Amino acid sequence: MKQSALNQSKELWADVSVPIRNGMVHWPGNPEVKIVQTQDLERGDPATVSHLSLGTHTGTHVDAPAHFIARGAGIDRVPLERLIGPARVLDLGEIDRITPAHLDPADIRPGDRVLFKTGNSAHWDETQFRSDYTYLSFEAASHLVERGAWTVGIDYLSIGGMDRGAETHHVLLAAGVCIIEGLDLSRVEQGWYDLVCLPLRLEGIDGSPARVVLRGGDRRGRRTRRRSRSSGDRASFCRKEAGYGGCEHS
Ligand SMILES: Nc1ccccc1C(=O)C[C@H](N)C(=O)O
Repeated sequence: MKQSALNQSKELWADVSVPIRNGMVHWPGNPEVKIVQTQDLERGDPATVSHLSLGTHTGTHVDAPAHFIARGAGIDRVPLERLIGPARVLDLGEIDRITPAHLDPADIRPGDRVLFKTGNSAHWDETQFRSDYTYLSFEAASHLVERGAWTVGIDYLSIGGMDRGAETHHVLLAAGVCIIEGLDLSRVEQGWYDLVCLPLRLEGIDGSPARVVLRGGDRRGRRTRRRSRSSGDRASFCRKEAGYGGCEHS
């Protein structure tokens, strides 16, 4: 009885996106979230409707190539198969930055979707921006590109650091590696999951907030991963054209 309850809970989807609300933390210089009710049942309006204003890199979001590459692809052209499928959460704990040495034991393979859980995930209740967040070093980003990773996720507002962050973004986006930022992985353990990440279909735009959910289970992830390995060839095809030029998905 206990065992079946455990198995059942592995089938549930965990929401690893952060709530979007007024006053939430945002990247310095980016727009803050403003949500205002323009119609309100309480005031006698026929329905409640809100005006929403926010930056494209608010909370949990996906970066498009256009974020760091001039004339790069917009978020509407990021192939959905990068954002939906088996993914692994790697728990790296409290470290300053992710280096190639952290990635070596992970044995990254072509087509992998890797989400980094770090000490960052413990700080989502804070409203002040933290500049000392854990990030992916340029060298580690290059390692992921060399290994043919499809997707990389991180649990704070940037994949790169405050100083060389642009380089980290550039090496990933130019190779067609998809970047998910602002994940809250505090309630998720290291392991294999099914990932669903859906940014809005904003035409030609540099990024978009996304709802990101994970469904757990080691066995499930490994099984699906083996089956999907053959699509690695398609990954390298897509990567030939920076910004997914060679990849039709709709
Ligand atoms: N590291 C940087 C350095 C320079 C300019 C922007 C960044 C960003 O990380 C942008 C933003 N946080 C993003 O969503 O990608």
